[in-house]
Amino acid sequence: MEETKGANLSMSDAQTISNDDSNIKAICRFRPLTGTERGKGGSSVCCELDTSQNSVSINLTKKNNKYTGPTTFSFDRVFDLGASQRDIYEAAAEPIINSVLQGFNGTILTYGQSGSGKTFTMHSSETGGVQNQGILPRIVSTLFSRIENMTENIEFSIKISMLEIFQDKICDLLEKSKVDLQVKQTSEKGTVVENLTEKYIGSSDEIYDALKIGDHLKTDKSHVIFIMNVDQTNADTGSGISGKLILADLAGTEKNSSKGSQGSESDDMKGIEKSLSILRRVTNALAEENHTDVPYQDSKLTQVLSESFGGNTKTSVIITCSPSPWHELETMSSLRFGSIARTIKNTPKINKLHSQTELSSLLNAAEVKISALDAYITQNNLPQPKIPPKSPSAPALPNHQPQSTTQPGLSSFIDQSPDQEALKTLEQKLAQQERTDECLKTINRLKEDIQVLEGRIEVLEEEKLKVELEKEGFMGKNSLMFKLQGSIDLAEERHEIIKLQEEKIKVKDKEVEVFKEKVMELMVKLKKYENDKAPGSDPKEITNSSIRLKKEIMALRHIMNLKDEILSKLKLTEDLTDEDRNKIIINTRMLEEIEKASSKYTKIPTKMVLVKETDTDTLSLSESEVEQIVINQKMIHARIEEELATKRSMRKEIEDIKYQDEDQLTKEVVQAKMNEMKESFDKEREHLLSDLGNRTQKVKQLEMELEIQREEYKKLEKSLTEEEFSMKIQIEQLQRQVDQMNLMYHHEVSSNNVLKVDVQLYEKKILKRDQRIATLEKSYKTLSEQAQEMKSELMNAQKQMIKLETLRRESLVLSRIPTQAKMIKRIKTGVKPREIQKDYRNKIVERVIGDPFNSSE
Ligand SMILES: Nc1ncnc2c1ncn2[C@@H]1O[C@H](COP(=O)(O)OP(=O)(O)OP(=O)(O)O)[C@@H](O)[C@H]1O
Repeated sequence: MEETKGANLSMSDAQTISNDDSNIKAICRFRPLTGTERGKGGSSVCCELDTSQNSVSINLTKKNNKYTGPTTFSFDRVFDLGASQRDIYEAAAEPIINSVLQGFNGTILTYGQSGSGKTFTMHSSETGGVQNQGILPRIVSTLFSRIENMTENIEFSIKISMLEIFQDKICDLLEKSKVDLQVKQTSEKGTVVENLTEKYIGSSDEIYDALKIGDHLKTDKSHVIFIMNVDQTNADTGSGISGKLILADLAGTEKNSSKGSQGSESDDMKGIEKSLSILRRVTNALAEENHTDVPYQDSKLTQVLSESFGGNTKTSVIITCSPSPWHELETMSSLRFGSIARTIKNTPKINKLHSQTELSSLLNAAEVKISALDAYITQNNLPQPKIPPKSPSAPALPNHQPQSTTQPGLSSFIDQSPDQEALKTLEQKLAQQERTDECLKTINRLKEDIQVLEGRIEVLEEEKLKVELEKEGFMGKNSLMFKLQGSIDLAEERHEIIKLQEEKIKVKDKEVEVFKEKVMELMVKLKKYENDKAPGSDPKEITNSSIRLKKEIMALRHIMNLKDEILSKLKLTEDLTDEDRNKIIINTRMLEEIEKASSKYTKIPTKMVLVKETDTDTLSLSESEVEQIVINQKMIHARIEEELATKRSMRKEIEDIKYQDEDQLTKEVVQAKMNEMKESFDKEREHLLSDLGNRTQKVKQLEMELEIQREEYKKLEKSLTEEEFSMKIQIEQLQRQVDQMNLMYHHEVSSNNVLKVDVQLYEKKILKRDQRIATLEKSYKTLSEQAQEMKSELMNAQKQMIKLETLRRESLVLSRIPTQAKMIKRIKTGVKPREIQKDYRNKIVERVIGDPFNSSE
């Protein structure tokens, strides 16, 4: 019966209802037939969809022939089996998320039997590809793309919650330990689920992570509700808007009996059916024109959705249906629910968030009102009434006008008329005074609240200042760090230059080593020459050798000077290694020894043995030097010959002296002397001759070797073609380039290392900065939460002020009511009006002056 009535109602009303913007929108969606449904009934369907007229006609089968003829339901949009997820989103969800971003509350709800596609429509995630995404993921991506395109001065704060209603108990899906939560109505936030977890989110991924949508998808035994609060604040003005979005995926609507369930399952189904039936009752009640009692409180589902049906929300209801004739009854029921829901008018309004300046101006206005109210109360503080004894000749209640222009006192009423009407007026006045007292109390309380709030605002301002100061300090530290980094870079550059110069020193060291070896050889030679010194040496040769040695010493000294110069330039002495220092000391000593030796050498007597170069030296001597050696050798030869001739002439002279001066010198002494001299000369001559023979041989050998070397070199040069020759030059050039490249490479490697260190340093800096930002963001979040709380408290205060103002106005109106004004009668069932009046009058008088009527009666 009920269903027939409902069906008729929607059929007739559907054509006439003008569905304006505040009405709930109802969208109907049919899914394709499933395999099982095809198996049961082929491709036959129970409905006729008219997508152009947005209506659905359902023709029940004969089995249920109490429903005669087709029944037609109208919707805001009807989607056939081929409708895409995008179509549904654009029709049902996009206008809602747009409204939420404009500061309205919005609700999207899916309603239908199990398996009709509620979850598919609402939650379906990316698993089936982007085109299969349901409403929730599409809303999330729309929201974040809108946020991206917003102007920079708009700040968003997004909070989400998710709950499940199972067997009329609310469970928190973000914190599963929270079960059986209660719903509360608040003046500032509307319907609120107490203690429900709210999670702040900053990206779409965070939403998916928080909800783990795949895990929390509902079963067909529970209702799942997703709540998202989107707050927007204009950073320039501080004012903003706040929108709440509710996505409700309800449990399947099939009746207990149709499932054939048992035991606890049956209880679950009963729970679901009960909550859905209360939802239907709520919609039915709201659909009536002058509805009074809406049973929101009868279930948790309707409590949570109380604002979505008939409240401050823009709501879209999506009716999901199966086209199969096997589900025609459930489909019919769902269609009916949708068509009734769309007749409900909601009262959506933008939820404004006031800025601090707005709030303080509101506070100022409130304070002005409070002081005006104070003044009014002081001005109208009525004197305690004194009721005189009842006079029997008291006149009937006149059309009394107060004498004074001020508010009439109670005594004047009582004096003039002790009858019922006067008593009622008295009662009125007393009530007014009570209200005034209460007003005063509330005002005081509000004043205290305002003071507390002002204190908190000050604390917040201080904290804000602290954060600003910290930020400035942080910026200062940053610039200091950049300066330090600059000096570190400079130091590193210097270090690099020092390294390069050290390398140069090492190269020079090697050169010194080579020279040192040469010097050692020369010293050996010098010592040998000293030992071999003998008459007949060639002074010219000695001078030549000395000059050569001096040249080498000069070169060595020059190198040493260079090295000293570099060292002094770099002031690196303290940075040198011990090895380097030892080398320098050894080289200096060597130089000194060479100098000593050279000075000695220059002092060698002119008659010294001929200098011949050693074979190793010869190999490294130039051609001119070799020729010089040969000439020298010849000269030495000639000198030796000269020496021998001198000796012969000396012998001749001695023999002459022997014959001429026999008397002066004894023959024996002369003979001895002669023999002695002869022996020594002979020995010396033999020694010189053998040495000369050796040296001549060596020179010859060396000459031969030199000749061989020369020939080989010439051969080699001759064997080179022009190309090879140019290649040789090129190779030499390339070798030089490679050396340069090597140097550059080393330079690059070292600068790369410096860069790596830089990168690490900057990474550390970024990490520290990120941490700092996170801390600042955290404190900003806390501050904004506190600000939000304060705002809501201020809103509350404001509302209370408005209430007070209303009360004040009421009291003002009441105080001006003339004595003959008609009073509204309250009728108590089971008590006569007269008795009530008497009884009530007694009570009032008792409260004012004791019980004066008792004595008179
Ligand atoms: N419009 C559609 N197009 C294609 N497949 C669909 C459509 N609607 C639903 N389905 C498929 O039908 C099956 C049941 O859908 P779904 O689970 O969404 O139903 P439900 O109404 O949410 O059921 P429950 O009462 O269990 O919550 C799923 O496999 C889903 O993919």
